[in-house]
Amino acid sequence: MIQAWSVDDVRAAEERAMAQLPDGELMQRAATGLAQVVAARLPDDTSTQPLVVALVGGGNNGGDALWALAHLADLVGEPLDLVAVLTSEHRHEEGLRAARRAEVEIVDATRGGSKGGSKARRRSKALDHAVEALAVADVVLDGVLGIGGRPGLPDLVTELLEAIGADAHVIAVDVPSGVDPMGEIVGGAGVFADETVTFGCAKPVHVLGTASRCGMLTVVDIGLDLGRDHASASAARTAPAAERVDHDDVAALWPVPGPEDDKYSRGVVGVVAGGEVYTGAPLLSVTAAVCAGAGMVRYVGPPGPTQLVRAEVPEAVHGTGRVQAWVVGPGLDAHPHSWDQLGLAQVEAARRALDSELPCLVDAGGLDLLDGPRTHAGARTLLTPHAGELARLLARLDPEASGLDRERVVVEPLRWARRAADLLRATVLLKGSTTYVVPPPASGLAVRAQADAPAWAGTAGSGDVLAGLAGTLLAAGLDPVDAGSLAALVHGVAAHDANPGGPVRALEIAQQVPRTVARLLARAAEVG
Ligand SMILES: NC(=O)C1=CN([C@@H]2O[C@H](COP(=O)(O)OP(=O)(O)OC[C@H]3O[C@@H](n4cnc5c(N)ncnc54)[C@H](O)[C@@H]3O)[C@@H](O)[C@H]2O)[C@@H](O)CC1
Ligand SMILES: Nc1ncnc2c1ncn2[C@@H]1O[C@H](COP(=O)(O)OP(=O)(O)O)[C@@H](O)[C@H]1O
Ligand SMILES: [K+]
Repeated sequence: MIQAWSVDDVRAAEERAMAQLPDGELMQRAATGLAQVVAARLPDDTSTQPLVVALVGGGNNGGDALWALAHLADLVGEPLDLVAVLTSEHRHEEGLRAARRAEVEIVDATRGGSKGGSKARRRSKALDHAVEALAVADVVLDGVLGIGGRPGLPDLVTELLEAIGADAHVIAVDVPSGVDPMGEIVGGAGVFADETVTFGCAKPVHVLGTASRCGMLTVVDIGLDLGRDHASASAARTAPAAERVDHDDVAALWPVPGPEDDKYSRGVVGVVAGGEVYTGAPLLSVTAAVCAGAGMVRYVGPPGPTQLVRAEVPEAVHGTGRVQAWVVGPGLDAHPHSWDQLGLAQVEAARRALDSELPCLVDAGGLDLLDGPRTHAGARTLLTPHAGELARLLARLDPEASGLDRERVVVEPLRWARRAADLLRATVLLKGSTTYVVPPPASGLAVRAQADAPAWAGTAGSGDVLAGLAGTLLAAGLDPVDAGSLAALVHGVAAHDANPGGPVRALEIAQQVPRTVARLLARAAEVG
């Protein structure tokens, strides 16, 4: 599990550490670790002298970059060209002195030029020089903003970023500048890094939807006590703000049956999905549930899709009966015509599932049946909307979200998923290239974010597969956060495994699940 701590928790941990250490020691640890990574990324070709350019902001992030350049000069035996481009009128004076001592070239990009916006700026010689260096740099260090950064960048920095050559290896110091360190706001101006070197622990930006901006992540140990018990003024044990389940967690979480198990003890999942119009969704959800290893799958639906499921998934049984969890809603028409008896009966079956005390996964049309929290307080509930469905749900139920649209959910996915989780007292799994699993805020549990699927997985019916997969895990007794994040991981990996590097149809994702689960379980045996 990758765990990330909030900026406030990191700052508190830094203070605790600094109280025990000589002045400047933490930054030295950070900068030394950073310099080692940079040294490892220098080109092997020794015919030309490698050029490392650091963009240096006015805070401690800039300090890290300056000290890293200074250490790099010592660390690498070969001659190097080292350039620090200052992007702020504030300076980390100690870092600057160290860089000067190490004969790093200092270019003050803020100097000269006329006042006014960027277009009116008369480019100073220093700025021109910085732009030229960035165009040919082997490695560019982004030390503009760290965890003190707010989303967005000054024009000068944007201009400098645009000058970075296509072949440069861009290393973000701690976080990619311009990107929200808390990972709440996705998109917007900012650095796209090939890799990020962070200090002490991962931050939310590294695991949430902003993770794609960070590239490969290296955590340099600087001796922070996050996640460990510590005796201090703020004695409470800190909890991570965000988590990501990875391949090595599958074995610990996946419900592997033992010799004492039978189909009932493994969990029966009931699927109330589809209708006479949408017949594909039930087939996909039921197939996925069977392939995920449900003890048994019951399908509830009208004759059309029932016939299809009978023909294609002989393992499924039909009609209502005892189950351990329900999947409600894939392909369900929540508002059938008053003359559509079969449609009305299907909505009735869905409502009965929602009114039960059993765990429920609620997807697609099932979401349209929710008017508030489920009647049985404490009944485990996992809602699985995509961004458009979440917008529609909140616009309907939350007066403060009236007019909410898909685009706003995409920019602030966590904010809106949290809101729905709070309003409906349910865990919200928000689907997309990053899938968020957001427990009700009152639970105090960390948000999870998974980004395991290739973009090929974004195909019609793929969500119906995820519903069957996650529903099976709920029926096996997993809580909604584990069921949702594990299902998202396995769904994504199965989409890759089914056809690495190429298109995949939803049914194939479902059919790949047995082998993907076996592979991930075997991997744990190898690692263990
Ligand atoms: N505190 C410590 O002991 C350590 C700090 N470290 C480094 O220090 C960094 C945090 O340093 P700081 O707290 O100085 O913060 P930053 O270096 O992130 O700089 C914040 C400054 O930039 C300004 N700013 C924020 N967003 C802006 C924007 N969008 N446009 C323009 N200006 C903006 C702020 O007003 C503030 O003055 C960490 O990310 C890490 O790199 C590391 O050296 C490890 C040890
Ligand atoms: N760009 C993407 N990259 C990776 N996975 C994606 C991407 N877009 C969508 N997905 C995944 O594909 C599935 C789509 O689900 P959904 O939107 O409900 O489709 P449907 O209703 O057609 O089944 C989700 O699991 C989602 O996380
Ligand atoms: K940075």
